[in-house]
Amino acid sequence: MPVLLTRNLGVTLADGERRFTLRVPELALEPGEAAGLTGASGTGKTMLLELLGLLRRPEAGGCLLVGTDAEARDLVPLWSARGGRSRLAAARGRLFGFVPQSGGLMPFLTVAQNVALGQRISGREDAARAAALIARLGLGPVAGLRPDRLSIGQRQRVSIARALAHGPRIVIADEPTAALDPEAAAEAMALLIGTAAATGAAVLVSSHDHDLLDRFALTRHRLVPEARDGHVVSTLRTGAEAAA
Ligand SMILES: Nc1ncnc2c1ncn2[C@@H]1O[C@H](COP(=O)(O)OP(=O)(O)OP(=O)(O)O)[C@@H](O)[C@H]1O
Repeated sequence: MPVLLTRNLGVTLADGERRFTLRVPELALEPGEAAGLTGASGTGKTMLLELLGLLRRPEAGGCLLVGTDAEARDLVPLWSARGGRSRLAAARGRLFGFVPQSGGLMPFLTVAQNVALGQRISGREDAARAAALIARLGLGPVAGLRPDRLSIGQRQRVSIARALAHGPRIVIADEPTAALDPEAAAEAMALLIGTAAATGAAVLVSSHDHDLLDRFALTRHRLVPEARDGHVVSTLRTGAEAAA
């Protein structure tokens, strides 16, 4: 049973002459699955990750089910329900972990404190789990340091540990390897996918690096844009259509 399932999710943005529509006819992520999201610059990869991660409001009419079995529910109606925003924030904190492109770490906290932060925010403090992630990601020797003392690759590993520390169902990573050299990128991707799989979390990772995605044999999803009179409509293609 998928841990995330969408149907007919969409959003349109307009400013002046510009109009951009993102369409997601269908997307499913299974527990432990690693999926890759590709698409040229400006095709809406970040927007899609924000929609799925409950950071951006989709148009009414779509459906976004997150969780498994009894806890799975359509979260789209919460955007317009009374008190819905705080329930969305709670669901976001509990169900999702985020790995941003540049780490997004708190500069005044140590590595260990950064990793524990997601747990604190979601009310799921678990020192043993945090310590295990720090060890697995090779961060033991730098656990007491602040992020500015680390390499970019180390910071990205802290970001991966932080995203997984509270036991999310889904990890959303927006170009997590873009700032890394090829070797560090491959290492970070292996750790992200391997650690998420070990915890049963699904991962959706956007990347421009097709070779890297191929190397890790991720399920592929691709955003394909079409322009009509200045209105760009970008549609998510999955499976064989994504490879075409
Ligand atoms: N207010 C707006 N009105 C119209 N179009 C917008 C608006 N805000 C953003 N856009 C467009 O939305 C599209 C999606 O942007 P997004 O950042 O999600 O793309 P991306 O695929 O992540 O790009 P990149 O790979 O360069 O990071 C872009 O083409 C952008 O120009």
